[in-house]
Amino acid sequence: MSGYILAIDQGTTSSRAIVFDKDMKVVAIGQKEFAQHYPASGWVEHDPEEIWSTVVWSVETAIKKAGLSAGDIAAIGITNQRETVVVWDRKTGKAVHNTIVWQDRRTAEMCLELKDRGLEPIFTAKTGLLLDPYFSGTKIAWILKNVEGAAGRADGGELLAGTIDSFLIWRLTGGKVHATDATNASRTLVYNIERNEWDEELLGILGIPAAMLPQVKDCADDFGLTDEALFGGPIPILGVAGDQQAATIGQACFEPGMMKSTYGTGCFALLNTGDKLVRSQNRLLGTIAYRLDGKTTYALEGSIFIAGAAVQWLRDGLKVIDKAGQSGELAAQADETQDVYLVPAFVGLGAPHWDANARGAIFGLTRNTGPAEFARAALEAVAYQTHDLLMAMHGDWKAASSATVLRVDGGMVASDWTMQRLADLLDAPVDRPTILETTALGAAWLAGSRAGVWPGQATFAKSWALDRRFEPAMDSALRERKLAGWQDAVRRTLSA
Ligand SMILES: Nc1ncnc2c1ncn2[C@@H]1O[C@H](COP(=O)(O)OP(=O)(O)O)[C@@H](O)[C@H]1O
Ligand SMILES: O=P(O)(O)OC[C@H](O)CO
Repeated sequence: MSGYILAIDQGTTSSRAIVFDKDMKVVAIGQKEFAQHYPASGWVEHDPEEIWSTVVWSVETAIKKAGLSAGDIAAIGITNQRETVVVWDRKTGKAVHNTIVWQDRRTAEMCLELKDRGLEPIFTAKTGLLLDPYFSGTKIAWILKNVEGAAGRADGGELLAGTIDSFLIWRLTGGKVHATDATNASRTLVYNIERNEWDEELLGILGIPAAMLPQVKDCADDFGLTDEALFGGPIPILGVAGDQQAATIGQACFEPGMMKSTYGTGCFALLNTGDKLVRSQNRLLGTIAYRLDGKTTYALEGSIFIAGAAVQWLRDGLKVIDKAGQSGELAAQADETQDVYLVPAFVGLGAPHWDANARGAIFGLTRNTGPAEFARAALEAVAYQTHDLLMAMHGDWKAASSATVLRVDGGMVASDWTMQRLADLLDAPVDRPTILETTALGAAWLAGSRAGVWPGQATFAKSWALDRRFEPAMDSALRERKLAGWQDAVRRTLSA
């Protein structure tokens, strides 16, 4: 037995490993959740050792469940929560601080100072991004500034930095390879996405030594061999992409104008813009969709920080449901005459508002409001925010007309109620594929095609299959009223 591909999907709330066979079918999954740490308001951290141990556990479990051994795995593909940073000691492999997660807002002040110095246009011109605490650069700068001795040790070459993929590659290869891929690099705020290189000027502004950073490779490339001692034999790592880009690949959005939206902890819509970097006029991001054989394909991205996380809040905070899967059922019981809006700015608002200081708010409560209306408001917030992103995208990219079909994936799309509401509020069809593990599939395709086990791009694209299309069915007057109510709620939530 051989020719299996293993995808590691290191997400915000859990680590997953999935074994695929040579026909691209899922054979076995290992998955483990890990703790979220909130040390201060707006701060979010993970323990890097827990990230590492859950990844190793997931890989071992998936291989064991599949009845395989390391020698049967032709290649590993890695995909990961993006922007989240780790700074670690080159000798010991130990992190000097918890990971600072993409949702973390602690560098809001730092971003404001940089903006006040008039530096945002330089960052945007070179990276396609904005000066928001979301991105990795200011998080690395924060660690260097706030961990005792870190800046000096970084200057002396003792410390390495990177996104989660690079930390995993370092650990998996037994400290032999410090590398990342172009998509992860494109989220750091210090990578020039047109020249495809770390940017000395931006690194200088943030005080990050270039020597700390990983080598940037194509998404399908040679990222080294796993240490033999880990899984009972060496396995080549041949694919890497940030999770939203991996989902774009897994959804086969290879043509300009194709778009996917992933509903996990947050929601991220990526529109393929081909070999052209589109400069957004609507505060969307320009980013790298993938880089294959040295050729860069770009995307326009809309990033929403809270999607499924609002469902977790219903479950863990409000305790109105026991399981995420109950949210749609509860929302369906809500009273349609109550206009209750939740603006889930728990960690500020992302695109197109980029308001790091906004915090969540609820509007329209009456004495009749109960759990069902809260559940509906949480799920509808995801649809409203997607609507705002698509409006912004339409402004930047005329081809993204209402004719464009949205391909969706992520944990939330299991909810039929939410997907129907999404189609209703977008007034556009929503396509859910048969394979919902599109993020892992994208990473597996990068590794599998590089290993020569899986087909090339065109054949892979043809294998995409529809599970269900959700057609819009909401009365247009109701839709308009609801959208106007949402816009009003957002306006009242913004911090300035
Ligand atoms: N049936 C469901 N209905 C609504 N939300 C769901 C459902 N199942 C899972 N979720 C939400 O989806 C998210 C998990 O999705 P996943 O794609 O695994 O996220 P991540 O990669 O960010 O960890 C959780 O926030 C969870 O609350
Ligand atoms: O872990 P996810 O799936 O919520 O994805 C997180 C994103 O990569 C953040 O940019």
